[in-house]
Amino acid sequence: MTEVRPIPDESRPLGRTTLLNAFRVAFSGFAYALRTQRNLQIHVAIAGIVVTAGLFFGLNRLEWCLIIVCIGLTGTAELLNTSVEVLVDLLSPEYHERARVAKDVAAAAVLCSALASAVVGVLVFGPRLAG
Ligand SMILES: Nc1ncnc2c1ncn2[C@@H]1O[C@H](COP(=O)(O)OP(=O)(O)OP(=O)(O)O)[C@@H](O)[C@H]1O
Repeated sequence: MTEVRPIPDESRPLGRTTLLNAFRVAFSGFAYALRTQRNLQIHVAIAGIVVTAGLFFGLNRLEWCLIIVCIGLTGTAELLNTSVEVLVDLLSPEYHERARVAKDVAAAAVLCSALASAVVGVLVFGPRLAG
């Protein structure tokens, strides 16, 4: 007979163990995406280069805010894209038009954030590299 587990009380505030577990699963998800997604590896490498360049050029507070938001936004889009890909592969391993749209739209979200980040990068570093 299948064991029936009690449903967790979701109204209960997060205790220490639960909070730690939330971080643990999040890091595990990030590690999976980093291990399997070449695009995320490229994003992380570019983020490292941008942060190094920022330190070299001595960005001001506002510029750092923009750079950090762009890195976070692009990384988040890539992680959600990975999540959509895994879900679509699970739910629709066969070709399906709506599966295609789901994956393409998720990929478009990555493109959108990457383009916005590229524009910010040009605006922040362009004048310094030119001058
Ligand atoms: N089940 C499916 N049904 C219809 N089209 C699909 C399906 N799976 C993938 N596709 C199409 O193929 C494209 C590439 O899908 P894939 O899963 O290889 O993603 P990817 O963008 O190459 O991801 P990765 O970063 O893992 O290489 C999708 O954007 C979509 O257009």
